[in-house]
Formats: sequence, structure tokens, C-alpha cells
Amino acid sequence: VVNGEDAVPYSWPWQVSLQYEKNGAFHHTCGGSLIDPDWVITAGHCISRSLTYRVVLGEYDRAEEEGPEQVIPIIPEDIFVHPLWNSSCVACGNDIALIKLSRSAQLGDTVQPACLPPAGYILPNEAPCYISGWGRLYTGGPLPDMLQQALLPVVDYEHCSRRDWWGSVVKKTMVCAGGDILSGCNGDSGGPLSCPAADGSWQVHGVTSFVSSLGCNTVKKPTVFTRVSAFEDWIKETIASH
Ligand SMILES: C[C@H](NC(=O)[C@H](CCCC[NH3+])NC(=O)C(F)(F)F)C(=O)Nc1ccc(C(F)(F)F)cc1
Repeated sequence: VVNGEDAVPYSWPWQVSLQYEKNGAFHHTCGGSLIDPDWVITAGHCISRSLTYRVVLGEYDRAEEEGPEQVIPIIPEDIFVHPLWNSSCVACGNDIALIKLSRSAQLGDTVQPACLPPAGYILPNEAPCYISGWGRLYTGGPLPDMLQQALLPVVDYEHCSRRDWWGSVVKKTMVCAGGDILSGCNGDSGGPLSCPAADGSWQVHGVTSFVSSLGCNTVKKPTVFTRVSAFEDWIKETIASH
């Protein structure tokens, strides 16, 4: 997250760190969101078939064992990347994946699932949402230890698809947010765009998908998220059948 701030510890209790194993050690590669005690939603581009993954829940400072962490291994067959995701076409969308945990998350003060938005729901322009993650603090910069957050106002499709904004790269199955000095950055992929609902709950409206290859916080290139409300049937189907 570029130009964000340290989150209040455990204030985004659905935020997870998706980590892959390399030479016996695990490394943060993406964010994700707990949406059910057994299921995490992340980005399709976060998954590669050849890697072994684990999920860490109740994480805050990646450099410290603080106590609430729950480290849960992932069985490769329990990763469901959207069938239409094409890794050579991030602009085509469908950048979404579901991960079934090998054991249920223990819910409490530091680990809670987020709600899903109503199917088909479209956020209005300027709606206030938050991005969170352990992605780079600036383009090419380091990964932070503490979870970062930033308030990113939604940029509706009409604005986001303007020629000098994302143009035809952005699709209606995506959500744009931010667009000036605040943005997501590499390593925030797969994490949540969390927006407050009228009833006081938080809904995960976006899965962090891409930023400009010119730089994370490029003016008129807001961070682009997979629009979760466009994939509710697939989410429900996948969870119901596994
Ligand atoms: C460096 C930058 N990386 C990204 O945006 C990667 C996703 C990369 C997926 C493709 N391998 N996502 C992130 O860094 C995220 F944290 F912001 F989500 C990038 O490649 N951006 C980008 C590439 C192509 C297109 C376009 F669709 F236009 F071709 C748009 C953005």
C-alpha cells in the first residue's frame, strides 16, 4: 500500500497472508480474505500450480510471533482458480480464486470472516472503501512488517474507463478505487477492498488485482480490483460443492 498507514492491529480480521514455500521457508506473496471459517478468497494471479502454499490468519507484524497467528497449510487440490482466469490477460478479468483451508479457522477477536456484498451490487462513485495489505510501501520499495491500510474512494466504471484513465483495460467485472497518491502495490494482490455496509458490517467488494506497470500510485490509474459481487454464483457453487 502506497502512502497508507499502519492498521490498528487486527482491525481487518479477515485479512490473511498467503505464503509460498521456497527452500524450506515460507514467504508472503499475496493477501486474501477469510469469507467463511474454511474458505479464503484471493486473486487468480496469486496462484501458481507448482508452489506449496499456507495461509496465516491473525497476522499483524510479519516479523514477530505475536500470539494470535493461525498458520494453516493448504492442500493443492483445495485451490480453485476461476476457470476463466487467463494469466496472460489480466485485463480480461476473472482474477479470483478460492482456497479451502485444511482445517477451520478458529474465529475470535483477531480472526473473523468478512461478508460478501449482494450479488450484482455496484458501488457508487466516491464510496469510501479501504485497501489493506503487506504490499510494497512504494513502487519497487520494501514490504512492511505491519499491516497497512489506506482509504481509497471508489472510481465508478464511467470514470475509470475513460481513455486517459484505464480505458478499455477495465471491465464491468472490476472495481476501481483511489487514483492519485494512494494505491495498492505489489504484494497487496488478492487482498480485500473492504467497504462499510449500512448494518455496520464490512463487505469485501474487491480482490486486489492490478496497478499500472508505470508505477503503483500513478495518477488516473487507480488500483483495480476484481468485483466480488460479479462472482457470487461461482463462489456459492464452489463452496457448496467442496
Ligand atoms: C506491474 C503490475 N503488476 C500488477 O499490477 C500485479 C498483477 C500482475 C498480473 C499480471 N502478471 N498486481 C499488483 O501488483 C497488485 F498488488 F496491485 F495487485 C502490472 O503488471 N500491471 C499491469 C499489467 C498489464 C496491464 C494491462 F492489462 F493493461 F495489460 C495492466 C496492469
